[in-house]
Amino acid sequence: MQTDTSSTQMVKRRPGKMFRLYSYIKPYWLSFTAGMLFLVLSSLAGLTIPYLLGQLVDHGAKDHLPEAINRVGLLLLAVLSGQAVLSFFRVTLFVNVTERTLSALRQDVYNHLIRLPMSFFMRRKIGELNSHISADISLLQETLATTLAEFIRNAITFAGAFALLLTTSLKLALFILLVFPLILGTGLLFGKYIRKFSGDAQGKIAEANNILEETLQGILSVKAFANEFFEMKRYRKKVMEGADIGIKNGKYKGVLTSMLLFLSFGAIVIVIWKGALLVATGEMKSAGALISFVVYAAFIGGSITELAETYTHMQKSLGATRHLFEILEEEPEPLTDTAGVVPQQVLDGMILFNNVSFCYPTRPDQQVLSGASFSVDANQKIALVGHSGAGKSTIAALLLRLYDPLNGNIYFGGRNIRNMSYSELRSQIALVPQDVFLFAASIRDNIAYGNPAATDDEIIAAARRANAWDFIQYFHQGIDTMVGDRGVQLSGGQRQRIAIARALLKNPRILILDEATSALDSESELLVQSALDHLMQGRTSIIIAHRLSTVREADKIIVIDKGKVAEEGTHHQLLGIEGGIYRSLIALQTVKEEVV
Ligand SMILES: Nc1ncnc2c1ncn2[C@@H]1O[C@H](COP(=O)(O)OP(=O)(O)OP(=O)(O)O)[C@@H](O)[C@H]1O
Repeated sequence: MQTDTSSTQMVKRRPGKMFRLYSYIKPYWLSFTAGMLFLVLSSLAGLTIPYLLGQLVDHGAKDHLPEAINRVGLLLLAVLSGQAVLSFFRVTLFVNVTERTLSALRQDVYNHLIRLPMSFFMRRKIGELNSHISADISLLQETLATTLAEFIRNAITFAGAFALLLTTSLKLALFILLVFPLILGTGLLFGKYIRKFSGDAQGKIAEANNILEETLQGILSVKAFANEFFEMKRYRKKVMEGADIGIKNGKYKGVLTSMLLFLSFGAIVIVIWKGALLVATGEMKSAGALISFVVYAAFIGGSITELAETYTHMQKSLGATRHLFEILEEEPEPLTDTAGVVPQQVLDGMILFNNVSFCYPTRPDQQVLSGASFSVDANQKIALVGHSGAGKSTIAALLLRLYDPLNGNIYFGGRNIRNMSYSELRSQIALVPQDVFLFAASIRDNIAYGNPAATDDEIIAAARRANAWDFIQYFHQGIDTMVGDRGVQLSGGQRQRIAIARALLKNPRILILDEATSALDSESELLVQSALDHLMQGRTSIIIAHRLSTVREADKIIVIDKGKVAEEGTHHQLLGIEGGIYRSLIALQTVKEEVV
């Protein structure tokens, strides 16, 4: 139902979107107009060629002096050269405008996309979004640089050639008017079928590409489950489906090509035959006129086909602009480029969660938090515990204002989160996630992500405090070592220590730690734990705890259950609650550890 409404709105807003594309070209209108001028001139120059060819034949036929023939020949050479020069300027000007226009559009789309709220990224598949944007932009690029010009050139050729045909021989022109729509009709009819099939084939290929992308990203899981042959079969099925449709498509293409060849050559034969009759009866003045006529007719035939093709291409491009502008119409988060926060914006570290209710926009009927309340004092160390799926990470997401609560409020030092700017808030909170994401860059760049302005000394100091310096030095290239795609060339514990160094460099007022120590061996765990202890000093820390042994020291443990705060207190206080959740979680963990 929702989709219906939005698509109707989309159709209604379409003219606005075309106008937006125009607004991107506008700064370069002078170059664009000059390009257009060159285009018109070169198209007009092209129109004189058939006439001159006719002249050439007539001079030859009438036994004229070679000088007269050479003069026409030279004139033709001049026209051809003029056309070549004009086309050169036309192409370079259009390419220039296109490149500038599209680089502005590319940047706008990226700048907009990166500021969109998390709810947008929950709705859309990242791979799809990525391929959509690059495909749409290349389509636009081709349209602006080539297709649009080709369309206009063909329109001029068509109109000019037709007007000249009428003046050469009205009878033959009308005859052509009967033959050409037949060719065009056949082309359009088959073209429609072919497009439908190639669309289906592309769909299957896109599905196959999805498998390719997914399995390469999850190559570890594929191998670990020995599912290579399963994936090969899955991929083969989609590829073969695409190929089958392509083969069916090929048959239609074959029929179309042979029919078009037959009809277009047939048309030339018929025109010459009819023209020869007209020359013989003296209704057409010379063989040269017939030659001009035939070439003009060929121009018309060619331009009709090109017009149809370029028109379809431009339609596709309009569709592409629609996708792009739909993204640009999404409401971004109002972010500001924060070089630093002003003193009155510095958080004091106190947090109050007041009766907060929340559900994810993608699952509006599943209440994740329902009236959760708790408070954190400045520089306290708080642990959030609870069953898996209880809503602990959701609380972290709300603290970062990745989403707003549905009901209730969150306060930082008495200020409502809704009245704080995203950038001001996020620049003072650091998140060390469970699944650390590293960029495919050097260790230095990855640590500096916490503060891009940091000096090498500061980066090294952060690495030392995060217990990462030892292993960094162990690498031949030290801090310049590349970490590989998503950081795969580092161990889990090393990745975590890089993330901790990154957070140290950010020097946040509030730290959110999605604990993942369970993935590490005891030695790594010790190193990471001591790095974390450094990190937590002197700031408010919220630990999303998965291993209860690590939260004993917390100032307060908050137990989340069924979207609410079920228990709250220190380790000892909570252990004392008869039949309490924390107590049962501890008991479970102890059993687990004993089994292990
Ligand atoms: N992006 C999302 N969209 C929709 N639902 C989500 C999303 N993220 C989490 N959920 C749902 O919200 C609930 C709370 O998830 P959350 O990640 O906060 O739990 P958690 O307590 O951190 O769990 P764990 O200890 O397993 O990490 C779960 O039922 C989960 O399925």
